[in-house]
Formats: sequence, C-alpha cells, structure tokens
Amino acid sequence: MIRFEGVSKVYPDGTRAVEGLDLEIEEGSFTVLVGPSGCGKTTSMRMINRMVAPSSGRVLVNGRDVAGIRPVSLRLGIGYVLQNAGLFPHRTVADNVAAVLRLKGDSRRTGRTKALAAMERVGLEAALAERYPAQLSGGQIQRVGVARALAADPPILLMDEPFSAVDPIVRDGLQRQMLDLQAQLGKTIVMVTHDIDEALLLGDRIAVMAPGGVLAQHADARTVLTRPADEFVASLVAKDRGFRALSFAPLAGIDPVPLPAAGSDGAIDLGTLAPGWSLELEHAGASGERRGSWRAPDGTALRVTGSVSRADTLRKALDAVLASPHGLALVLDPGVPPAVVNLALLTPLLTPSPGVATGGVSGGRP
Ligand SMILES: Nc1ncnc2c1ncn2[C@@H]1O[C@H](COP(=O)(O)OP(=O)(O)OP(=O)(O)O)[C@@H](O)[C@H]1O
Repeated sequence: MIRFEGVSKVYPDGTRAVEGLDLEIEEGSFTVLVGPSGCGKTTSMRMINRMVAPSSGRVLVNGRDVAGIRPVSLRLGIGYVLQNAGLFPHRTVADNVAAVLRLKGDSRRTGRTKALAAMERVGLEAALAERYPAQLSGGQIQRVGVARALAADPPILLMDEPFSAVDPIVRDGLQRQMLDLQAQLGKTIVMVTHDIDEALLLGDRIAVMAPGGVLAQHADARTVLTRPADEFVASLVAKDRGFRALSFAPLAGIDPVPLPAAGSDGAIDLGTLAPGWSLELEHAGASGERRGSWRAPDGTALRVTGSVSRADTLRKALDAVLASPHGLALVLDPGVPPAVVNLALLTPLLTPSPGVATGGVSGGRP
C-alpha cells in the first residue's frame, strides 16, 4: 500500500537524511521505523504525507506517486499523531478532535458526534470534551492526538514518537490500547520510535534505520531479534535479547501437569509438586473467570497473580514460575481442569534460537 522506491533526501544545507530507501509497507500492517536519533526515521515518514519531498526516488500510496496528489487531499486520508500531540491550545478537546472532520466538510453537529465516538474509542470520557489541552494530563493529551488522527477514519495512520513524553505506566496503557485499536480497526500504521522495546512490542513489521539514513533490516520482530541482519541491528537488540526472544516462543508443546480434584474442604492438594501447599480456586466476576489462592503450609493464603494459559508465551510462563512462591505456575484454560508447570517442564523449551547464541538463554539454564 505504501512503497518507497529508491528514495533519498538531502536537505538544502547538505544533510543526507535518507539514502536509497526501498521499503514496502503492507496494507493493514503496523510498521515501526526504529533506530537512533538522526537516522532519517521522521524524514522518511513525512515523505508519505508530503510534509517532506524526496530529493530522488518516489513514494507511492495505493500505487500513486504522492508527488502527484494535492497535499490537502492526500492528508485527509492519512492521520498524523505527533510526539506532543500538536493540539490547538485555544480549542476544546472536542473541537481539536473534530478539526479534520470540519475540514472534510462535516457539520458542527456531525463533527461533534464523530469526535465523541473517536474519544470513546481511545478511552477518553465524554466529560473531557469541553476541556482545553492545558487542563489534561500528558497521557490524555496523547489520547486526544490519537482520537483526532482517527476521527475521520483514514486508512493510514502516521505516528511520530507518540508515547515518548509520557511516564512508563501511562505509556504501557497507551501501547496496549494501540494494539487493541489496530486489531479492531485494521489501519495501516507507520510509527517512528527510537525505543527498540516499543518497536518489538507494537510492530508486526520493523524497519531498522541505521546512521546515514540507510535501511538496515525490514522484518518481523522475531526475525529482527533472532536474526539481526548486521552488527548494527545486533547491537540495537543486544540487551536482554535471549530473554526477549522467549516472547515469541509459544508454550504449546509442553503438557502441564493436571491437578487432582479438590478435597472436601475445597482445596486442591499440590502433593509432591509443592509439599504442604494447596490451591483454592473460585469463579469470579460476571465472566466466571477462575481465580486462585495458594495456601502455604502455615495456612497463609497468597493470591495467584500470574496464571497463564496454554496460548501464552514461554516468557510469560517463565515469569509466572519465577514469581511463584513454590516454583509452580498455574495454567488455566476454559473447559480444561487446572494444571501447573514448573521450571523442569519449561527447561526443554529454553534452548537458544539459532542466531541468539551470543547472550542467549543458554547461559541462564538451570
Ligand atoms: N529541515 C531540516 N533541515 C536540515 N536538516 C534536517 C531537517 N530535518 C531533519 N534534518 C536532519 O536530517 C537528519 C535526519 O533527521 P530525522 O529527524 O529524519 O531523523 P530521526 O531518525 O527521525 O531522528 P529523531 O529520532 O532525533 O527525530 C538529521 O541529521 C537531522 O538533523
């Protein structure tokens, strides 16, 4: 859907920002441009909506060279979220979100209705509609920026470091919401970040840019992590690389140990798996979701905080095992009796992936 063909950009002062970029961004993908500061990520992204013109090469959107599309009509089909959201300070939240809708010719009333719907989609209460940007938290401001970009339902969304100015907890929430939105809306998203963790979390395709504005690798997250194309990409993903790779390893393939039925007191005796310990399960909430507590030999009850499902990743299961008071992670799946896994069961899966030998998980094997 978006295609860079031999694109280079040299700014008037001679700075070579992007060098011979060939990149195809598939429709419906979440593509993250990642790399250190100054390697041409923003410049590349801005060439998609003609905020920057290539010095050579072409950028095609749906097969059309953007150079031949009027910037205003091009941008009506491309939402854009900036790092500081770029809201109009003297307009209310609702008016900010409705800005593109009004440009597109929607009436004030229709614009407002669509703006409120977009706000709801990104988790903003309607009560915030009449506030001004200065009356919002950083996380709310970013949500308004996303709502504004989505309000006119453009097929393409560009995001430039959208979550870098908020604290880590707010950022986690925003990132999770982006994944939900992408799953629901199926937009083509292109995001710029210098944070490799954010790229690996969000991107189903990752374009790693290297100094000099050169594309070093374009692949899915797992491939970037386990088979970096060169030394530069390898150094970018070096930290916790083996541990991160566990996020792509499915738990499927091991058989959790099924637990016996509960005794007359409602407790499941963990037997030799954890001598003296038992488990109590209850059905909680409207969905009847199962929740549990471990009961220690001295009678102390500890809420099970990290149960996993067979569909989860090895990383999540390993984390649950390590965080558990007795080395057992509870495995719960609908319609299946409760079961557990421990380190001994997970160990055969902890073999390093090819290409992750250096700094991989082999050194950490029990
Ligand atoms: N308008 C401009 N005029 C001259 N040079 C520019 C201009 N905009 C960007 N540059 C330069 O082009 C290079 C690439 O910048 P760009 O913003 O695309 O990189 P980036 O990877 O997005 O970096 P960052 O993460 O710091 O934003 C940098 O050297 C930058 O200084």
